[in-house]
Amino acid sequence: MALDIKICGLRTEAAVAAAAARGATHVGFIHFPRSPRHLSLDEMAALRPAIPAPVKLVVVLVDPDDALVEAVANRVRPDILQLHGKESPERVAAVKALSGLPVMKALSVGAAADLLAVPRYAGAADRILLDAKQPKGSDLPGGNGVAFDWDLLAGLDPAQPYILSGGLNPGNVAAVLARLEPAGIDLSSGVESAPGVKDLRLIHALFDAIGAASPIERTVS
Ligand SMILES: O=C(O)c1ccccc1N[C@@H]1O[C@H](COP(=O)(O)O)[C@@H](O)[C@H]1O
Repeated sequence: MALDIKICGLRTEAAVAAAAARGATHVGFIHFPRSPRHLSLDEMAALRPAIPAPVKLVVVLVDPDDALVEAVANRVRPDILQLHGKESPERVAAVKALSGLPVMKALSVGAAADLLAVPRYAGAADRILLDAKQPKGSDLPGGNGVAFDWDLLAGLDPAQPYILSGGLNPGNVAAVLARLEPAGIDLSSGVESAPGVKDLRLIHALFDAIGAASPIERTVS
């Protein structure tokens, strides 16, 4: 099965081009003013033409209201919305209906019990993304470069596809792919030289590591 690879928090044409050229299937733009990766709607719309087909654009929102969902859908025209806040399954379904877009719902994992939420969201969301919990002292619900205990995934229904996120980087991605079978991986701070600053060498190192990985047979599309 092909592995989806999403590089998130991109802010420049050069970073979009590098990620796309090396095999990213998805690129992510963050709209969350507290994030060092935040882009305004105008900035996202301006960067959108730099994304070559068939790479998909994911816009990340945190507990957006209806007006923001509509504005992003109409002005930025993403392929997918990622909800990275405390949205309920009902709110996920409402955002999907309002935007007319597929929705990826991020769920935070810190203990086995957190995975009990997955079946409740799986009916409403098109994709489930599993990320670490927000660390104490952090102002951000994601993009903290922190991994959760991947052993907890043993408690997940093996038939449930998930995107793995949180603390992935060029140094650990091969170990992840040797051990787990996510439908995709998603990373942001692991390919940055400073918060919000993507490092093209780290993007290349990431794809080199993915290409060199793989006891579990995979295709990087
Ligand atoms: O990256 C951010 O600033 C961010 C802000 C608000 C919500 C989500 C955010 N990022 C998401 O966090 C995960 C993992 O990030 P990391 O690789 O651990 O740095 C990823 O899904 C991003 O989309």
